[in-house]
Parts: sequence; structure tokens; C-alpha cells
Amino acid sequence: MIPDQSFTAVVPAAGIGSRMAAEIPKQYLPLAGCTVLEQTLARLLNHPAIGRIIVATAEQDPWFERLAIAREPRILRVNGGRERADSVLNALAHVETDWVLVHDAARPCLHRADLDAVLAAGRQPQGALLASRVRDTMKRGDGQGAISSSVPRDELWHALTPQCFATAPLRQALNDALVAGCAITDEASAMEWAGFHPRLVEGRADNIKITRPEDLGLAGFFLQQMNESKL
Ligand SMILES: Nc1ccn([C@@H]2O[C@H](COP(=O)(O)OP(=O)(O)OP(=O)(O)O)[C@@H](O)[C@H]2O)c(=O)n1
Ligand SMILES: C[C@](O)(CO)[C@H](O)COP(=O)(O)O
Repeated sequence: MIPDQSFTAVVPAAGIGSRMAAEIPKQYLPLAGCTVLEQTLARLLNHPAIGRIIVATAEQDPWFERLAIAREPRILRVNGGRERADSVLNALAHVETDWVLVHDAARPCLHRADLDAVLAAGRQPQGALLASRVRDTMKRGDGQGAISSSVPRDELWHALTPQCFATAPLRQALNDALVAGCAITDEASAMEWAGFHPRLVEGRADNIKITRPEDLGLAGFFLQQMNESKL
């Protein structure tokens, strides 16, 4: 049993969504009756183990304050940074709980069972992240558009979010890895760099990160399925 409000959620939402190539950042695109960001926040707000949510948006973001959810007292907006890792580190400065989960604003299709599982697995020194096993044969390219090699896939995983860690070690690892100039694309990378071995929690492959235009319709379908399964 995870103690109530023992986690703070950090939601990096300061990206520009360049790969989505939309008029506005993808986290503010319409999805299933509200915005992508509101869908993602709704998945986190109703979990008893999560006390507060810290949303990192771009400093000049004009959209967040227009959302009704911006007035939710458990949500604090802070400024993000140049890269996702900078946004997460900025948000971590405001986390007061011993445990933190980081979940992409662009992942609205998170199932409650997966959230329960990664919260339970993450309350230990190594931390934990949701991940899905690779299903396709994996190739490494040679940089000229041809195959260099096939990559054994038996222990290859897609890292997803949420990623759950003890707050202080994550803050330290992320800071030190960035100061060392490491390219950090998820929280587990920083913890691995610091010598930790986060647990892989197998999660649903429909916990997609809305990245390219075709992902938005897919996310709408997955959310419709999620809502129908609750009826
Ligand atoms: N400086 C940044 C960059 C990204 N993110 C957030 O990190 C999550 C995952 O990043 P990604 O999918 O790469 O989003 P973008 O950076 O917006 O997309 P792109 O790389 O296509 O521009 C998103 O919720 C995004 O808003 C962030 O908080 N701060
Ligand atoms: C954190 C993440 O979603 C795990 O797969 C991914 O690393 C985000 O990468 P992006 O390049 O910022 O989309």
C-alpha cells in the first residue's frame, strides 16, 4: 500500500512539439474533449498517492493559464528549460516529498493499473520506470540508409513514463549528469549514469508519447477504449 500523497508528480510540458508540426505545442492540441495536457493531468490528479503536480511549461507559454485546470490548487506551474532534462530539474527544485514521479505531458493514455504498478515499484533506492518490450526486429543503420546489423531484441525495451525515484538522488544525479555534459533524455539515464539500476516495470504499449501527427488520432482511439472499459 503506497501512503497517500507520498509522491509529487513532475510533468514536463515546456516543449515546442517540432515533430508534430502543429500551429501550437502538441500538449495544447485538442484530444477527447479537452487538451492533451489536461488528459494527462487527469490521469495523475485522481491518484491518492500523488499529493501535488508540478507542471513545467515554457516561460512565455500563454496557453496554460487559459486552462481551467490551471486553477487546481494541487497544481503548480514552473518555468521549464531548454531541454526536457532542464525542465525536469527546474521542477524538482519545488518538490518537497521524498518520492517523485516524472510523466511526459505528451503521454495522456496512461492506465491506472500501470500507474499503480510503477508507483509501487519505484519506492525503493533504484527507482523504477514503465517500459514496453520491443516487438519488431531491430536494425542498426549504417548512416547511409542501409542496414549495418540486426540487434538482438530479447532484452530491448522502450522506456516510457512515469519514471519514479527518490527525489534527492534524482535531483543530484540529473544535476551532475547535465554538468558533466551527458545527453539525458529520461530520468533513468541520469540515475544509470550515477550507478543506479532502475527497475523495468512492463507497461502497456498504448501508453504512447504523442510525437508525430499520426499519434494524435491513435491517442484519441486509445482514450476512447480506456473510457469504454470503465463503463
Ligand atoms: N525543453 C523541453 C522539451 C520537452 N519537454 C517535454 O518533454 C516531453 C517529451 O518531450 P518531446 O516528446 O520531445 O516533446 P517536444 O520536445 O515538444 O517535441 P519535439 O522534440 O518534437 O520538439 C513533452 O511533454 C515536452 O513538452 C519539456 O518539458 N521541456
Ligand atoms: C522520457 C521519454 O518519453 C522516455 O521514452 C523520452 O526519452 C522523451 O524523449 P523526447 O526526445 O524528449 O521525446
